[in-house]
Amino acid sequence: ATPPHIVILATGGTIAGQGASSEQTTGYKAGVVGVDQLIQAVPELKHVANVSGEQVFNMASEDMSTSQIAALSARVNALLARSDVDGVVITHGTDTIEETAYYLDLTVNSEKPVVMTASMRPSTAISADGPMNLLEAVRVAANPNAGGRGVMVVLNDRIGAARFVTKSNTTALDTFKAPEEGYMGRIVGPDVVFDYHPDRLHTTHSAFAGMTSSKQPNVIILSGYQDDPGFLFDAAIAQHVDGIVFAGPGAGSVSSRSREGMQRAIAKGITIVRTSRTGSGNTPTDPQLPGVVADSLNAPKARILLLLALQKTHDTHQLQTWFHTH
Ligand SMILES: NC(=O)CC[C@H](N)C(=O)O
Repeated sequence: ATPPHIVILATGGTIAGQGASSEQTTGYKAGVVGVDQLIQAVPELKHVANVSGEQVFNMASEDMSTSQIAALSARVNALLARSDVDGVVITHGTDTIEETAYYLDLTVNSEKPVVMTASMRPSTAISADGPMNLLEAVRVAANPNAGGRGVMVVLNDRIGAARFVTKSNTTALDTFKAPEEGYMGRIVGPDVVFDYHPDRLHTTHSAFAGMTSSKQPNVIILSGYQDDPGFLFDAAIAQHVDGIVFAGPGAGSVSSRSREGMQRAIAKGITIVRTSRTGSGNTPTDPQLPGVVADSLNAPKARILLLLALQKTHDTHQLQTWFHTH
C-alpha cells in the first residue's frame, strides 16, 4: 500500500525555537527554524508517511490572532478536501495551542485527522522534545483509526482532545493535561493506541464546520478576584466589544461590583459568558447571575466558541445550547 500523505503546516513556537546554547531552555527565541529543517531533523518520518511541509507562519503563539487562526482553518479545510491528502499535522507554540486547536476542532469540515504538536524545549536544547513529538504526531495522523475524533494535540506520548486539553505547567514537558477527562489515547513505541472518542460536537458535526469569517467579533476575557473593579466592564463597553468571558472564582461566582458591571454590559447588547478560574469543572447556571455559562470550557476556549457563535446569533438560548454541546 502507498504510505499516507500527511501535510505538515508549521506556524512557529518552541518546536521551531533556537537558543544560544544546548543548555538554554528559557528565554530562547520561538518561531525561527523553518518547516524544511523541522522535517529534515526527523528522517524517521519517511518510515511512517509521505510528508510535505508548508510554512504558514513562524511566530510565537502568544501573538497569534483570530484572523490568523481563521486563515489556518481555511488552509486545513482546503488541504483535507483534496483526495491526495490523508491528514494534517500542525506545529504551534504551546502557549495558545489549546485555543487554535479548539478553533480548528469547531471549524474543520472533514473526518480526516488533524493533529497539532509542539514542544517545550527549543530545537537547540539537549533532549529537545520536538523531533519525537513531530514523529508521534505524524504517526497519529497516519493511523487508519485516527479519523473522526476531532482535532488532537500530541505531545509527550499522549493524545489529547482539543476540547479538553490545556497547558497546566509553565515549563514541564508533561504540561498538557485534561484534569477531568484525561487523554483519548497514547503512543507506545510505533503503536498508536486510542481509548475513546470525545463526546462533544466537533468537525463535521460542529455548528461551525467549514465556517469562514471575514469579520471576527471582539471577545475579551476578564477575571474575578477579591476587590475586582467593575470599571473593567465600562472599559469593555467603551471599546464596543461584542462579548466578555468572565472567569470567576470557584464555580464562576461574581462579586457585586462585577455583577453590576455585567448588567451595564448586557444593557449595551454585550454577551456575557461565565466560566471558572479554577482550571477544572463545570460552571453551573445560577438564577441570580446573568449570562451564559461556559460548561467546562476554560476562559480562552470559551472565548473561541463565543467568537464563532456570535457570528451566527446573539440569542442566549442558542448560545447556551452550543456551550453545552460543543
Ligand atoms: N513552548 C512553547 O512553544 C512556548 C513558546 C512561545 N511562547 C509560543 O507559545 O509560541
